[in-house]
Amino acid sequence: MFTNKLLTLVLVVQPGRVLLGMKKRGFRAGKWNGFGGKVQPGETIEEATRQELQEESGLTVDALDKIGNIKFEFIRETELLDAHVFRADNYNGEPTESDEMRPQWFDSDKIPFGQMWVDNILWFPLMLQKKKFLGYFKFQGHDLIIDHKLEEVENL
Ligand SMILES: CSc1nc2ncnc(N)c2[nH]1
Repeated sequence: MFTNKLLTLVLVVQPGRVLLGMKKRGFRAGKWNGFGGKVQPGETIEEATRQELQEESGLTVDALDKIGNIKFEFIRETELLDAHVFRADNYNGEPTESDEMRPQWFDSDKIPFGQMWVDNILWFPLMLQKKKFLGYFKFQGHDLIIDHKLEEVENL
């Protein structure tokens, strides 16, 4: 029996570069990732996405493009992570370090995949090409994908 944990994830993209954050503490610290977190009861996924982005990076965005949904399963764990992935091509404010995250711009051809969750290298190219996708990744531990599906879709 799985429980489903709704997560948000947003990648702020500018021509030739992507804003990532180094998670400094707490849930899944020590990796570069997009900005995001849990969806609280009574919050829409989009509200939670905006809230987490602002808290973690200091940025607000006008348009959020929904580009993906990825489900993560970890063997011997009963919690499925259900990540709703967004892309933002415009933002307001300046990236600001928070207690949670240290933001940094990376050239799109120099994404630090070695310090990210190993699934990112598989779906980042779709995100960078603005392609919509559905993903499923089954992990053994935190570094080994033992099964996965990734498909481009027309609509989410
Ligand atoms: C937002 S927290 C998070 N956990 C993850 N596990 C596996 N792959 C990811 N991309 C993950 N992100």
